[in-house]
Amino acid sequence: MAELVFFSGTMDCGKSTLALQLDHNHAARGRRGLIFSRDDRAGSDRLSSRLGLEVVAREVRDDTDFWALVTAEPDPVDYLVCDEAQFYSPAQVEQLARLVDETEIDVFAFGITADFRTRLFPGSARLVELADRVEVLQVESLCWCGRRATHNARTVDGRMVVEGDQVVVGDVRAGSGVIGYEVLCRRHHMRRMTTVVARKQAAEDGFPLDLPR
Ligand SMILES: Nc1ncnc2c1ncn2[C@@H]1O[C@H](COP(=O)(O)OP(=O)(O)O)[C@@H](O)[C@H]1O
Ligand SMILES: Cc1cn([C@H]2C[C@H](O)[C@@H](COP(=O)(O)O)O2)c(=O)[nH]c1=O
Repeated sequence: MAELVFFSGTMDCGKSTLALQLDHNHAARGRRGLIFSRDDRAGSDRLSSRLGLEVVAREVRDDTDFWALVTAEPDPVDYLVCDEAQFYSPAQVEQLARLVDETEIDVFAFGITADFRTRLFPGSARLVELADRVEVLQVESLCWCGRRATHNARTVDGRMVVEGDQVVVGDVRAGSGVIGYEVLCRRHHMRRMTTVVARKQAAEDGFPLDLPR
């Protein structure tokens, strides 16, 4: 029985790496898959992992219709790998669910659930509502304090910002003056305490923190 699975976690927890591994394992057994992504950091038509692997992917756009596109394929399709699925529209997620139910194609979707303000992305919300399974990634990314990171903070020069568009493509390692991201535990997300802020506060309190830069 085909499944719609949503593999979810914070930024930088290994979702794209798992997407590539999963594709590799299924393809190795002769299954035919199509790889999709949207606004990957490496650029258009790409699925990239921070471990260095990168493959060509079909870019999902506002007008992408998964149902029309996949059912028009000349050869049978066994599975879809869908990265950065938080950026898909709810209608596109519904097309993916229909493909699972009516054509027995497995859909493996990967994405973050919530934005920098802790609000669900519309595509992720629909995935949580429709998926057969939601799998939280086992590799935990960590807050600077050592707790499991559960939230994505948006930063400029290491300090949290709370205003801005929901979608701004970026990375957890960003240069100065550029929008970046840092994963934090809920406690430190609520307190807006990023690594930079924690280091500064600890120095002022006379207990310097030895945190990696
Ligand atoms: N130099 C490295 N050595 C080992 N593992 C690394 C290295 N760089 C990144 N990683 C792993 O890759 C993960 C990020 O993978 P990636 O697939 O790009 O994440 P995501 O798609 O969830 O943002 C990190 O959590 C870490 O486990
Ligand atoms: C929190 C948050 C993230 N994004 C963007 C930043 C990255 O381009 C992707 C997540 O990619 P990853 O492979 O999971 O690291 O999402 C965003 O646009 N808005 C946000 O609030």
